[in-house]
Amino acid sequence: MSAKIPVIEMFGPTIQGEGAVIGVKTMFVRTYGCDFRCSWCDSAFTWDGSSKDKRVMMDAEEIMSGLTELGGDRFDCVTISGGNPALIGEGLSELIDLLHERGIKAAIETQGSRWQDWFLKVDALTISPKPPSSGMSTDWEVLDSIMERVRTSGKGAHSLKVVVFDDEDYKYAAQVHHRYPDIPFFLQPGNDNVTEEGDISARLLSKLEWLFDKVIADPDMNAARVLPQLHALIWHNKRGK
Ligand SMILES: C[S@@+](CC[C@H](N)C(=O)[O-])C[C@H]1O[C@@H](n2cnc3c(N)ncnc32)[C@H](O)[C@@H]1O
Ligand SMILES: Nc1nc2[nH]cc(C(=O)O)c2c(=O)[nH]1
Ligand code: SF4
Ligand SMILES: [Mg+2]
Repeated sequence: MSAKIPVIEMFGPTIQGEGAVIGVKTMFVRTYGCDFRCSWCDSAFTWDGSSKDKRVMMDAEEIMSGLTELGGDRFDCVTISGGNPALIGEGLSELIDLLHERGIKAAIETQGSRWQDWFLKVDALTISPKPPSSGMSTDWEVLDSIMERVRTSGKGAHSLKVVVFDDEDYKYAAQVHHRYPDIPFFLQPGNDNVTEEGDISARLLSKLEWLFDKVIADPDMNAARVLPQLHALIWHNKRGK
């Protein structure tokens, strides 16, 4: 029980700002490294080399101690994001088991490019395939297989979340929703300036209104849910929130 995980930051307790578990109080563990390079990534420091010296290799017990030091007894959920946590096998499997032993739920943010067996024991698995504006392409065979395995064997809840910047992304989102009609589906407006300082809420809200209007007018989106990045409305582009 000591596989190491590359960790770039831990923070919290904070409020989950996105998707199916929005509003839940949670700690965050952010892993280092991503197999994607999204043009608008709000966490590019996990892969662009700018923070590589801050990456720490930690095992599950060390992460648990770090989280307890930060959050005391003020949390019962830990969200593991990145980067792509699905690049990591044994270490995260052990961390999820340890969280469960302590009665803590595990939530995951990943893009659906890689499978890990530990997906099946995650309490809230968010799969976020990337639309055209990211510059990335979707391997539909891999995504199909992930969605099928979590749908048939997953112990926890799972959902899809697509970030939308423009009309082309919206079409892509509709394609994802249509392909997996039984999976809870979330749309999230993109933040098109992740380095702007100060209050960005007005910009984000106008993007949200644009997306609301599209969904309201579209019979193919009757079952979709549209949510902002709640934390970005409150804490803007601040890191560790
Ligand atoms: C930073 S990613 C890390 C987890 C994983 N790599 C992924 O992309 O799902 C976490 C979430 O933030 C979203 N995200 C990243 N940059 C964003 C932006 N500029 N605006 C809105 N959402 C963004 C991603 O689409 C993903 O749903
Ligand atoms: N508060 C808060 N909620 C989040 N939901 C997903 C996040 C992520 O970066 O994966 C995130 C984040 O960074 N902060
Ligand atoms: S997949 Fe996630 S972490 Fe990786 S570049 Fe895209 S948004 Fe960033
Ligand atoms: Mg974030």
